[in-house]
Amino acid sequence: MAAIETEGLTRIFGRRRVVDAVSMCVPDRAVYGFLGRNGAGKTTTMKMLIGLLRPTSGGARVCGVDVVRDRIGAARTIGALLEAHGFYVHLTGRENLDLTRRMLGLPATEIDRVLEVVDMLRDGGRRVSDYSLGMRQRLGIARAMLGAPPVLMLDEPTNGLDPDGIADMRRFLRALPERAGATVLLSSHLLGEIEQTASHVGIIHEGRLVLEGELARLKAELAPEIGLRVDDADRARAVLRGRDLTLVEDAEGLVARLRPGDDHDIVSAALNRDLIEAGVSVFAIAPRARSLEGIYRAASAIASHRQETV
Ligand SMILES: Nc1ncnc2c1ncn2[C@@H]1O[C@H](COP(=O)(O)OP(=O)(O)OP(=O)(O)O)[C@@H](O)[C@H]1O
Repeated sequence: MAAIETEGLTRIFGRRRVVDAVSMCVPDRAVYGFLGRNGAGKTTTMKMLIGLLRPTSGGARVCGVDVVRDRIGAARTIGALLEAHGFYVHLTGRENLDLTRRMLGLPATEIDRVLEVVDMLRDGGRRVSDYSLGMRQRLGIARAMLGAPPVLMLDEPTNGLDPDGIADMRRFLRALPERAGATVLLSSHLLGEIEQTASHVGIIHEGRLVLEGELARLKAELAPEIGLRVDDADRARAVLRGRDLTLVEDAEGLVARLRPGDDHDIVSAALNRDLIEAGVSVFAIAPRARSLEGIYRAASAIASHRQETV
């Protein structure tokens, strides 16, 4: 069973479809990167999943529980870290966790358990006002884990962290499904972030889910690219016109986009030969790493095009 499944999930504010017929599937024990620009509809989707907002239409199940029919039951399966922490900074981390623990009626042993998962057993006795932002984030995740909910929902968990804090958080998040025995839904507007942490990705663009799948598979399906640095880009373009590829130019030089399934070694050798025979000097020619950036650009471009033509 999928940890989260939505079907045609829609939320309209005024006349705007902020979340528009989203059908997503988050597999059990995945780190699912929910990716989209600011305002794309991530938070609104997550609020519907935890029962803070009612869908206008469509529905969702979290661990098999219907969020419309059983809002409280569904919310119980999710531990959430939303943007505002709401910690009492004059209290210790442990005391803050204890407030929530009592509210949920959980045994005292829960505190040590969650502090251990976030590697903060030693810091639990310090006041939250002395914590770094990264520690506060981890304390927030610890709080979300109280009662061991099978799904953790984290809204932009690296927001505001410094580069070291971000690297730590990424390592921590990658290991989280195993450490906490949970599925992790992680929202972000940063591609690099998702690329380095998630096993699965869903891209939301203007309220619509434009792409979803296992990250490794999506990358493998992406058309291979070859980067080229030459002395005369115009001439190189002329030489390579007529070949079955798309040529674009970016800050690093020319990029030849091949068809999915093309072997870039074979194509690189052929391009190199053609260019040299035509008198173009080739300074560098090499396959480019396939990145989520490429998937994201392609998916957003297709979605925008679709909207324009509707
Ligand atoms: N209660 C509301 N009433 C009207 N509009 C809303 C409401 N909540 C959100 N919106 C609008 O819906 C759009 C999507 O917001 P949402 O917070 O879901 O986006 P997001 O992808 O999470 O972006 P961010 O990363 O900025 O939080 C925004 O344009 C926002 O202004």
